Amino acid sequence: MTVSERTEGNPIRVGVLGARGRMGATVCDAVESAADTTVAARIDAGDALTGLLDGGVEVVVDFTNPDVVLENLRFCIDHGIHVVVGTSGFDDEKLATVTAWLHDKPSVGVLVAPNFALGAVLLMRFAEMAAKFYESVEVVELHHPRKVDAPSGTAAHTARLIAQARAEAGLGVAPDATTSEVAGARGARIDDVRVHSVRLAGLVAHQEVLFGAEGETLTLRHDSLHRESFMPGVLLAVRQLPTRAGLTVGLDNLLDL
Ligand SMILES: NC(=O)C1=CN([C@@H]2O[C@H](COP(=O)(O)OP(=O)(O)OC[C@H]3O[C@@H](n4cnc5c(N)ncnc54)[C@H](OP(=O)(O)O)[C@@H]3O)[C@@H](O)[C@H]2O)C=CC1
Ligand SMILES: O=C(O)C1=N[C@H](C(=O)O)C[C@H](O)C1
Repeated sequence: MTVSERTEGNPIRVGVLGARGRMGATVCDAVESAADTTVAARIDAGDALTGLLDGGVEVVVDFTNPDVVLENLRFCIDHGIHVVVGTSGFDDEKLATVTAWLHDKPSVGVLVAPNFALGAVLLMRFAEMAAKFYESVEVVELHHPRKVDAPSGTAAHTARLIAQARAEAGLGVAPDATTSEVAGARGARIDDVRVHSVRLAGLVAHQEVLFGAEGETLTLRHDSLHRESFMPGVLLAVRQLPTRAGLTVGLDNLLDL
């Protein structure tokens, strides 16, 4: 069943990719708990994507890994299924690929959201606002040690937003006199913004953005203390995608910010 055929009032039929993973399992519980959504397919590594078709899935939620997410997106778009993507690792090149695929399927909606937690979305917006006022800025992301990618997608996205705001304000590279460095000590550079990754047992998902100017600093910090923090954002996206065609990047576009 495609969305155009869906009956108003029936729960939205959701397929979860990565259903046995940390996020996927939490999404299954959240979707089943909501009155207006139902899990129609649970797919994990090794399962055929055709299970989505068998289950009559209208909206897919993908929390898998950066190596497989594009393949999943291709299948869904080709079959007219909307996709909420939480999986990290999206850069401009991957987004351009998705845009090209959507060109042939103009009624399909795809949302790629680096972070579904409200506070993380607000932090990114606040960081973008503050960026032009400070000569120095660095991003620190802190996560559980089972995370496979570094830096986090959220940190990479935040760094790009900050870099764009700095460029628009005519700011150059932040001051840094380092001439001797143990590799990695100054973090990764994303669009000339330094990003540092911490992996620590006990953590879930956390980020700080540190700004500095003469005589003052500003620190923005967000903490996801458990994975339920992402669920209101995921459900909001599931509900909105059936009427939101094309590619949307960032949950902020679905909020009244
Ligand atoms: N946007 C956001 O708000 C958030 C994004 N994330 C991102 O979501 C992703 C998943 O995170 P997390 O749940 O912690 O990771 P997990 O490793 O716990 O879960 C990923 C799951 O996907 C499975 N998988 C692998 N390949 C496929 C495939 N081709 N089809 C279906 N399932 C597959 C994995 O199986 P197997 O283990 O056997 O490989 C695993 O069960 C990461 O990229 C993470 O950064 C996480 C939290 C919030
Ligand atoms: O792997 C995680 O856990 C998270 N991944 C996302 C990212 O890479 O930004 C979102 C959040 O930080 C949790």
